[in-house]
Amino acid sequence: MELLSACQRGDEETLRKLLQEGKDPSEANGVGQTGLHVAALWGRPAILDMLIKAGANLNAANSFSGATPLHCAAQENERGDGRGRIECVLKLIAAGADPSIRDMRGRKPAFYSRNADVRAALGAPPEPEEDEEEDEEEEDDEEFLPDSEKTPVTIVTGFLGAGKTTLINYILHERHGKKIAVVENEFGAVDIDSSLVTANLQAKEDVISMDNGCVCCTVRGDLVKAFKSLAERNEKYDAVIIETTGMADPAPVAFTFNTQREVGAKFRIDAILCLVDAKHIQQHLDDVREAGVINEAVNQIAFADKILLNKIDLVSQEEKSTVRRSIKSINATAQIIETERSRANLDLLLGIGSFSLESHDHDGPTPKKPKRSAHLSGVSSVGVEIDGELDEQKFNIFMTKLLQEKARDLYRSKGVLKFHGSDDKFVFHGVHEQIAFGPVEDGWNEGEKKKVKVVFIGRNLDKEALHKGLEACKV
Ligand SMILES: Nc1nc2c(ncn2[C@@H]2O[C@H](COP(=O)(O)OP(=O)(O)OP(=O)(O)O)[C@@H](O)[C@H]2O)c(=O)[nH]1
Repeated sequence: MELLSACQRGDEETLRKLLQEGKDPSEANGVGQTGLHVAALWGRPAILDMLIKAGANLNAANSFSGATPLHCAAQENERGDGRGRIECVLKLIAAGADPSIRDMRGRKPAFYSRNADVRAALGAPPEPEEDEEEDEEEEDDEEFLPDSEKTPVTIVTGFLGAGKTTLINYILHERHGKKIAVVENEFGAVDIDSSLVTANLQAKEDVISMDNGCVCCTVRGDLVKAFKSLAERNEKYDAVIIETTGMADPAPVAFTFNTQREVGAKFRIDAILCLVDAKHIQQHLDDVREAGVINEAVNQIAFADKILLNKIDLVSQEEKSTVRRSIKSINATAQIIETERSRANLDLLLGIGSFSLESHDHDGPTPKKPKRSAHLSGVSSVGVEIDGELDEQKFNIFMTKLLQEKARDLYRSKGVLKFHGSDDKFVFHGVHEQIAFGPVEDGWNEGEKKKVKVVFIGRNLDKEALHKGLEACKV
């Protein structure tokens, strides 16, 4: 995405060269973000001019939030050049961009601005009308259930033969008093590099996302259909399970919950569960692949929130310990539950809220020091604990840069944050480049030490750089 990067940097020379070479000025990345979106977000009017002249699509909506370049330009935030953004609004309007287009939340560009000049250019009154915001929010509230009322969705992954079908059968046939729907799917053909999601973005939450997005996010049309039909039924499910055979990266599935209004309004990703065959997993983990070829077994463990260490009847105590160590060296934070024939207390597996800011597992284990022994595949966990407070602005810049450089390799990230000037307890959790981030309602527990704890799980992570980078975010 050379064009998008040039737009973000404000690099006119490179952009000119790319356009002369015949690059499409409307070129979009995997989440539909175009050069105009990026130039508008970063307040780069000169870049915007060049793209407009080259005939870029003025009203392109991204697939992440439905935002057009005008939505991006109208946004008020700390990033880039604020004056430049205002100029971009004026230029877009002069060029014919449509200010009446609504994003996925039903909001027009003017909703995002309190600047009278910007609002005038967008054809809105200088002050937001009393009901402008309320209307929008009511509309939202109507469609988007609160997090706690959404049906939790568990993504079940696991290598061939690990016991996924056995788990599903157990869940469907056992009398556990829960009403559970299962969505079975063959995801073998999913692009393993596709990227991610977060479940529920309420007003108080924020998303840190690369401005030029991820190059390969994919919405699963088949999944959208399945969830629409579930939503249309007059049944209230306690949980939905998606079985994802052969898939190394659950990101495209999770992505669907974030970008598809019909799905995300009523359902939320609860957790990623990985079935592991205790007898055979080690050989799969140690299976050396050519450079660039993904080891699915390693990836599945890296993405998981919980691991069902199954077929425990087939291994000795010693073998079990070896496997547990291997799993921990890849993913230090996922809880391991030992099972036989995939039988486990469902309360431990479903509705655990690993992706929810409301019920985040705040005190999950955080590896205190960077682990020295990364797995052969280069996939490992890095935990960072910091005494002290972070500067929110510095942290945002650090994360934005990290995600721009490492989104593909950063599978999961989770953390508890303490910012200077706020007594709130912030949590974040993410898959690849998209991160849900916000304060938790119940705040810090009594007696809990208010410190920063962050875990990154991914490939070839630079532990020292992560430590230093986060340390540098301290006030
Ligand atoms: N000994 C033993 N066998 C098990 C256990 N759990 C599952 N199995 C057997 O392992 C085999 C594979 O289990 P499945 O549930 O079909 O595995 P799967 O993950 O759905 O396999 P795919 O659909 O091929 O990916 C079956 O023959 C199961 O009966 C267990 O805990 N112990």
